[in-house]
Amino acid sequence: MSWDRFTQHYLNINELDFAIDISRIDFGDNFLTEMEPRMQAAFTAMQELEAGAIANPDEGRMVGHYWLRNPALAPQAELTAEIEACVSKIKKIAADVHSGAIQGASGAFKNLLVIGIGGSALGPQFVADALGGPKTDKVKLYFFDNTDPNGLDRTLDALEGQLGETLSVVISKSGGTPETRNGMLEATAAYTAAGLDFGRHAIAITGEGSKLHQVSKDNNWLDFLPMWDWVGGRTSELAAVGLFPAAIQGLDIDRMLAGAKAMDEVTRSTDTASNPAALLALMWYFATDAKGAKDMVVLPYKDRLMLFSKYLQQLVMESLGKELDLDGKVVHQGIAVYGNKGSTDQHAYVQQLREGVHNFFATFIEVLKDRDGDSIEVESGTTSGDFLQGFFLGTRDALYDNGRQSITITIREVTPEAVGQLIALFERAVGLYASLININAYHQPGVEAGKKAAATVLEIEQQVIAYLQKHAGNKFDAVTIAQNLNLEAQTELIFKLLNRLAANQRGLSIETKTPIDQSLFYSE
Ligand SMILES: O=P(O)(O)OC[C@H]1O[C@](O)(CO)[C@@H](O)[C@@H]1O
Repeated sequence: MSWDRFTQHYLNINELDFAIDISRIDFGDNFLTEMEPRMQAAFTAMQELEAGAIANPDEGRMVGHYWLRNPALAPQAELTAEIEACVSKIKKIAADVHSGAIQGASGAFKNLLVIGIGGSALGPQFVADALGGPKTDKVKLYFFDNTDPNGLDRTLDALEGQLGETLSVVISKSGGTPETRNGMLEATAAYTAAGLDFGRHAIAITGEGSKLHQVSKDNNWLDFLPMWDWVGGRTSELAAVGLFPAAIQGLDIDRMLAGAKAMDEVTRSTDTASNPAALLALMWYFATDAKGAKDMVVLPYKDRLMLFSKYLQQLVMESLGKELDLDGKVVHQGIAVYGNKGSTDQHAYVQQLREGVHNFFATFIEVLKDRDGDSIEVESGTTSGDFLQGFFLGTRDALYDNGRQSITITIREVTPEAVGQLIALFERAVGLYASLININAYHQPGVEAGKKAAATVLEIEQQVIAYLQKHAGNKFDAVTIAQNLNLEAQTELIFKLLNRLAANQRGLSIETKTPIDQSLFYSE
């Protein structure tokens, strides 16, 4: 990379200890100028959104995650007051948990079990891993983020004998997400089996008046924190969803909020050249031909940022992955995101990045500070951190030499401020990019299709179970059951259901296994 191009496209923001380098995306001299009118239109749309416009027309709601870190910006005084009251309440509960003023049945809370999924888990998981550690955590975090029974058991095994000192927080904006509901019921059963009252150990974070809110009231849970309809799940890390687990863990939530607020101020600028979120959005536009033609590989060279790509996967893909644009035209937009951490990934998939199918651009995240304290020399004059940087710079060059482009984001250290900044940066970049490609970043109609289909599966399973119970002592194949239930079109589905019921001894065993479509199931 020539020094001239690098300096031309390297934006250093001193007061944030942050820099972004877009010089290794090969846009030409006119690209930024040509895009400027569209970028200005995106800034205007963002200003309207921040001022409280109904920026999510499908769901008829405002999009206000920027107010969370600067409550004075909220369009109504009541919202400002609600945001501030929520943060104060979080701090008060955290202080009471840490002092032992709020306790479990067996003593002060040592653990926090976070029950949530998607935006109600990914942010808390990322932040807990980025900023926590065994020496500093005041409370240890565990997660139920799925409805996988074995996964739930593994977490419960880790908490065995400790539930009386474990606070649980059930997080669901809608308050009706099945995986989270199941997690709550499984946790309740585990507390009950340990002779404990779940409600005495539980807090809800959800929309006021939701099913979950009602459950928490009916069962006298310890407390409730609000999730507002103007905060989307995937942008809720700096609402109670993320702030509560972080505060309980002992992280400095004021510093996270301050970092996000500072990044918001910088990315609110309508001067494209000095706005890192605008530059990111423009690079996505260029690198993916404005249609997701290339995937985004996120490569932080720091273990603490390993979960950032998972967090970004939802933020970017759920926001941008849309069939229709704002004019109702079929566009099939999106950018696929994956990644893990360097240099670990060099020993996994970087081979393909360097030489294989050219379907990605990389986003490197460089962290300047190696560690607290001194490092030993692993070779004469060389530390482990020198190696890490060597692998980062070497890989970046090796990719670029082979035509693989990249963006580099540099931070000094993984601090609460830096984490807040990164979250705010990508939230804003997603919003601006959505404007550039004319889509609604704030709804997720596609997820609903899968949820509806799952509900149908569960209904058919109930019919199958009822049929088997009625005909206990008989043998069946899937074809016969489907015919008898008038569900011939669902024969494959019924076969899959029978297989799993048999594997879990749900009143069914498999008599013969081949050929598959004629397997016989014995109803016990
Ligand atoms: O917080 P909730 O309402 O339980 O939703 C969890 C996740 O489910 C989704 O709605 C997708 O199904 C995400 O957008 C959201 O983060």
